[in-house]
Amino acid sequence: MWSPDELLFRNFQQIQNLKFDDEKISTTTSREQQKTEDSVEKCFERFERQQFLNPRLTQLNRIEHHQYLDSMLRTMPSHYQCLDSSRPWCVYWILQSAQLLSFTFDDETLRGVVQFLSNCRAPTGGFGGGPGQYAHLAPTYAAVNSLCIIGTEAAYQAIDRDSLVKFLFSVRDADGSFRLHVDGETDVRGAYCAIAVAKLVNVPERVLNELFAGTGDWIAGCQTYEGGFGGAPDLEAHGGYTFCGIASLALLNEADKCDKKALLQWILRRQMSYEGGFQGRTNKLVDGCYSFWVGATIPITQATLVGADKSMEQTFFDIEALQEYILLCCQKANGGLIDKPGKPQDLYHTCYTLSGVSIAQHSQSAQNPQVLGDMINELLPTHPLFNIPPKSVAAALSYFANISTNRAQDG
Ligand SMILES: CC(C)=CCC/C(C)=C/CC/C(C)=C/COP(=O)(O)OP(=O)(O)O
Ligand SMILES: [Zn+2]
Repeated sequence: MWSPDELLFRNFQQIQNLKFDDEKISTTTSREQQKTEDSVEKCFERFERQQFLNPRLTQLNRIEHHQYLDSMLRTMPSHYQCLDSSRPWCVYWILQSAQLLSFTFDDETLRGVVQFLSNCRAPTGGFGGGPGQYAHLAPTYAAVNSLCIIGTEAAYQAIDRDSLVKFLFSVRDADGSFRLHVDGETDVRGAYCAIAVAKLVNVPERVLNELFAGTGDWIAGCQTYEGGFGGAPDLEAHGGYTFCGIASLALLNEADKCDKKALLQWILRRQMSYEGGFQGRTNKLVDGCYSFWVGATIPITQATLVGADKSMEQTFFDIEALQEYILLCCQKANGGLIDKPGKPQDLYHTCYTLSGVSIAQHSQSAQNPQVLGDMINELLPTHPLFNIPPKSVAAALSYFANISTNRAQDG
């Protein structure tokens, strides 16, 4: 028989999933963390043992990543079926990864991509996740980014700005928040996707003012007591939503609406002291994709503080440790990059690990990239607010600034 106290203690132990040994108490979370550190340690040890025999260990496997992306653009394996409503995302992850690695696809392939994305355009404006699908803000963002990376006349023309703006108004709510699709859920990804595409296609200022009235306040309401942003007010702070929150506020010139210092403190704490990569939220595991979501948030936040504080010109995170984590622990020998050791490669992690490495390399100085290992590891820069090349942002802004002139000339 158990005494009531013993029973209570046993229940508590089970509820908390605690395990006791002589030395320490462990939980599911601490065991997962230990397992991750062990797998990362193996990658670091392999490097220490073999670095002189195999200098490729700190090298970016350019050729393999290139081959992986090229083959994925042409034929996807059957397990990508679950991404049937995210096909513009697959295109974007491939194009963005490829441009970071400085390779382009041939003109015929790119014409095919533009045609495919045009087929994803919905009659209501915006883009769906595939041909014939309803318009949704997330694939709309992916399609517009992809077309701006391609940057040809045909690519720009595949974005019908007038119907796109109509779609954006159709998913806006009176408080300035955005649903991801008509009658869909509201979260800060919606606001970010709407703001990013509207800015990139240079929607005139007076329309922007109407479209995003109240949006900055709604987004600021997503900042939590921890300092990061949740998906919507009162939800847990998370690196992905935090990127959406601060990138949106920065694009709207409304960063002063949030507590920028609390944000910077929260975001800097996401870099893992042993692994060197970032976690997405408090007490969770390192994941390569946060190299971008969290990594880009750091220079964006620092840039919003720089006027007030000169020390903000210096990057505050460990750019070497992040590159080490990605190069040593997140590359697959047969191409593609991953979340953490033991996981399979995928397009999403390939895009956001490479984008994060690019942020780390270029955030200190535009002229003098800080590249870990051989200079062959240098990636092209990415624009931290849109995550496409800075030159593609400039070209799109300029094209769409003259859109009425361009159309008049075409006619
Ligand atoms: C523009 C756009 C669409 C941005 C998306 C931003 C983004 C990555 C949001 C993350 C969403 C989320 C709560 C993931 C948690 O996953 P998890 O619980 O599996 O991961 P975790 O353990 O690392 O938190
Ligand atoms: Zn991930």
